[in-house]
Amino acid sequence: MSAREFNFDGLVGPSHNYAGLSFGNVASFNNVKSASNPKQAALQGLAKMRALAARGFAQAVLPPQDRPNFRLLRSLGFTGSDADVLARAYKESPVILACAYSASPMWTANAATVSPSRDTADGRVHFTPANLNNKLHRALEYVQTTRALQAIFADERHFAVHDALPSTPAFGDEGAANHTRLCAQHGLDAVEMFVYGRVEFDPAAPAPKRYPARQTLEASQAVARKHGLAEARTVYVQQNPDVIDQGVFHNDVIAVGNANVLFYHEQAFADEQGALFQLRQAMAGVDAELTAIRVDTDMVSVQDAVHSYLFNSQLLSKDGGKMALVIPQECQENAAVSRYLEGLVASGGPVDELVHFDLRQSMRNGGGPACLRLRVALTDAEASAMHQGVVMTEALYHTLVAWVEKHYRDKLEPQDLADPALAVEVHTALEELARILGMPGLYDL
Ligand SMILES: N=C(N)NCCC[C@H](NC(=O)CCC(=O)O)C(=O)O
Repeated sequence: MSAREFNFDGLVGPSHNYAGLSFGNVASFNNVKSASNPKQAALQGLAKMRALAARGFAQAVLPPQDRPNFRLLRSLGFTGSDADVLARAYKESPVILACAYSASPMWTANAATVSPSRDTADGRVHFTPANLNNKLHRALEYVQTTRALQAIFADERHFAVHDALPSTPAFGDEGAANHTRLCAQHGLDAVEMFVYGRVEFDPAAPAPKRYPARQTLEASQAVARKHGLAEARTVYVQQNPDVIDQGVFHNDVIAVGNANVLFYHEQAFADEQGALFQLRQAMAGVDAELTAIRVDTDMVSVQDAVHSYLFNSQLLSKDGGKMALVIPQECQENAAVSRYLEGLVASGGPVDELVHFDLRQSMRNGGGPACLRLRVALTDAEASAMHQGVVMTEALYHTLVAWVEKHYRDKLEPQDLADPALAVEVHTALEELARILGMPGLYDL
């Protein structure tokens, strides 16, 4: 059966700010406490969605989450009226207030792991929202993510939205950022590759020393079990702990796959040859042949990859069989990376086009084009069964741009999070958004 890959991009929320909350993510740390521009951030994301939809790629949007997270603040002992809660949190722990205000759900590659119906035992599309338990500001995202996915993929004949895994370090789960589906084409049998950073129950397994490994093997295995994936078509690969220590906090910062192509850095995996061998063997079982595009360290260093986000790109299949690589403009500003990319498109290989976007607002928090999207491959029947209000059209684009222009600030500094007016503005904006998207119960406001 034919299927199309929808990209669900996160709509950047009105409280987008730089709080330095992600230890191990160098951009987040380097830009801590600088002023953000939520309006520009949302418009940059929408421009990407619009341009890709206009090119004929299936594009949809996932809504931002309710912020500040008063439930979190109150559960940590900040009491009184909403204004009291904000004032006390700002005074006693501005970092906790920043966590409650984070717009991090914009990076929907971390929203969930998705297995298309072709891969699962019961023939439904399966979703497991990621618990993101490595970071406080992300650890409660799954609550609203689950709610949004259940609203969009409500039809249980086609979709299964699971609970997140237990929120404990043994099951650290960061979703699709560490998951790639390889196949001859979407809609055909595929191999699902899970990339993990450490093994909880094997203390002898290699692990990073400086920065945390956010994804465990045990979490990946649990997701595969819940989704009913066939063992022969599931591959687990360990990320190279040394690159985690250089700022590669998710696999999608150092590798991206699409159809039968895996585009990756030489140092991405703990055992490169072993990983390729496993993939080739599993893919032979689904009549697909792996095309591995390996980028050598002497062409692009790990540091250049982390700063330019070369691999945090979207690799999109075009009609006619070639692929476009959707990159952040930082790739063109990096001499080694832009030289490499020129050679890549001239090589006659699968990638024959570069599409670049200015996503600077998101990039400054460590989120490139691939972080901003969740891939959901759907058959035509499944695509018509999902909620249609989130599908990106020219009309929705213009409505959302007007909504952003009306509600978003163009500057947020750390002290602005203490302003009780901001919380009211965000709530007003989200109430209107739920109406725009036709999802009345989306927020519990
Ligand atoms: N690679 C993928 N798929 N996603 C990128 C996520 C970036 C996110 N940054 C942040 O959460 C920074 C927030 C701050 O510091 O204010 C993170 O580290 O989890």
